[in-house]
This record gives sequence, structure tokens and C-alpha cells, in this order.
Amino acid sequence: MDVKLGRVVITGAAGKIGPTVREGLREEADHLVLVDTADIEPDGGAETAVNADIADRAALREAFSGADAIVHLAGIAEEGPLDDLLDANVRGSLNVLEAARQAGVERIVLFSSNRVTGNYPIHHHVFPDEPPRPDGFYGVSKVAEEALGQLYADTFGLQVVALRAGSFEQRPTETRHLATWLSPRDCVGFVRAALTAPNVNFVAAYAVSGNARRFWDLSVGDGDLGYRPVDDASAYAAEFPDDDPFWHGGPQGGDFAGPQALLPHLGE
Ligand SMILES: NC(=O)c1ccc[n+]([C@@H]2O[C@H](COP(=O)([O-])OP(=O)(O)OC[C@H]3O[C@@H](n4cnc5c(N)ncnc54)[C@H](O)[C@@H]3O)[C@@H](O)[C@H]2O)c1
Ligand SMILES: O=C(O)[C@H]1O[C@@H](O)[C@H](O)[C@@H](O)[C@@H]1O
Repeated sequence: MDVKLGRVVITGAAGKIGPTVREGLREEADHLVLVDTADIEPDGGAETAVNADIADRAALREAFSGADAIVHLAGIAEEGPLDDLLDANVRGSLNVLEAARQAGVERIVLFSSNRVTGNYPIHHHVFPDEPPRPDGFYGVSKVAEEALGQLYADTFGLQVVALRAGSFEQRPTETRHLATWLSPRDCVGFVRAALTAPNVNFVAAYAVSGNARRFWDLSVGDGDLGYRPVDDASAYAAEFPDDDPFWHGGPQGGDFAGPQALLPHLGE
């Protein structure tokens, strides 16, 4: 399929997921703008690296100038103190959305997380339009990030896709991943679909491989991103015990959920 993506910005391009998205979009994008606080070596004339913090709205506006789309990965990707998460994931995402509006960028793909619904029990099949049930402060920050995306879509007509990514790994490394794994190629598939799906206003969709044991529905309410994942963690099932206590019940977030995960971040 001959898809042209134009000039695409990737924030957080130096992290765990960034290099896979960068590699996956390289062919179809005219130019990639790679934003991160970490140093990135750009590839010849096809890429530009911008060393910027998403706290700096003016720097983002400059980096977004002339862009057709943004894939927003930058932020804190794990549980932590709420203040830190509010700064990085909520205020940072507002800066990305506002700089995008000012720069006239049409479409933004926000990397949300399955952890916005991580406190649903494992036996509950979750549809993307069910109420959030975050498994910690990180999930709360991603609920707010999605809400900002919805606000910017409703108020300013930005096209926003919030991808609720599963567990991005080269391969499953623990029992829970039999349900939650997002393979690198499916990650690229979901991002490409999020960048090209027609008639997008606001869409929240799970991005998870086609794992037979997955918890999340891949239909997306009014719309359809049009991507069907190709990998399935079942191929690795023999590596993990069938009677693992994870399958007995409990939250979809597994060890990410519960008092032992939250209490260390509550302070005094
Ligand atoms: N890894 C996963 O399995 C997973 C699953 C669901 C959602 N997500 C989301 O996907 C995104 C990327 O995740 P990741 O695993 O690659 O995270 P990561 O921590 O490996 O990478 C994040 C990148 O963002 C950069 N960054 C952090 N704060 C920044 C700031 N203030 N300004 C500019 N750059 C900043 C970091 O330098 C890093 O390169 C995150 O938003 C995360 O919440 C990840
Ligand atoms: O649910 C998961 O496994 C993943 O959720 C993501 O949001 C987190 O960034 C990642 O660290 C977790 O591994």
C-alpha cells in the first residue's frame, strides 16, 4: 500500500517505543522530526533531531512548524508520584496539543495506556468506551491525557487518536503478557492506522496484539482504525505456567495494581 504520511513529529523518540515507531514510519514519511530531552542522531536529510522538553511550549511550536502529524510518546511511562506524572503526562501533553493547534497540525496520536482500565478484573472484557478504572496515578495521568485530547478535538477540531498501548516488548516475558503483549510490528501497524484512518474526530482505541487471551476489545466505538493485529502471544504460551496465580483473578494491571504499588508514591 502506497501511503504518504508527510512530515511527522515523534516526541519521546529516544525511548523504548520511539525507535520502533521511527523505523516503522521512515519509508512512508517525507520527513521525521525527532523530539526528546535525550540526544538523538538524525539520519541524513530524512530526519531532524530536536532537543526539547515538552514543558517548553515555544520550543514545541517551533519543532511542529510545517508538520502534518505528531506521534506523542514523551512522558513518564511508569507509576510514580502524582505531581511528577501531572507535570510530564498532563501538563506536557497539554503543551503538545496546544503547540500543535498553534502550528496548525491536523492529527495527533497520543500514546495512552491500557493502565487507564487496569483495575477491571481479568475476566472482564473491556470496550474502549467503558468508564476508566485506572490502576494507579500513572493510569490517572493517562485518563487526563485522553481527556485533554477529547477537549482539543471537540473545541478546536484537532484529529486525535489515543492509543491505549498494551505491554510493548520484543516478546512476552511474563504470564500477564499472554493477554497484554503489543509486538513491535503491531505497534507500528496501530500507529500507521492512527495516522491514516479517515474521518477521525476523537478515537480511543486499545493497541494490543491479537492475543487469544487479551482483555480488550479492538472495536473503537463510532470509528474503526482499520488495523487487525498480526501477532499473538499464544505462540509463547508454553513458556509460562497454565496455573499461574495471575489467571485466578485480580486486576488486569497485575502487580502494577493494588496498595503495594500505590503506597510508595503517596508520601506523608
Ligand atoms: N512501554 C510500554 O509498554 C507502554 C505501554 C503503554 C503506553 N506506553 C506509553 O508510550 C509512551 C512511550 O513509552 P516508552 O516505554 O517508550 O517510554 P520511555 O520512558 O522508554 O521513553 C520516553 C521518552 O520520552 C522522553 N521524555 C521523557 N520526558 C520528557 C520530556 N519532559 N520532554 C521530552 N522528552 C521526554 C525520554 O527521554 C524518553 O526518551 C509513554 O507515553 C508511555 O506512557 C508505553
Ligand atoms: O501494562 C503494561 O505492561 C505496560 O503499561 C505501560 O503503560 C507502561 O508504560 C509499561 O511500563 C507497562 O509495561
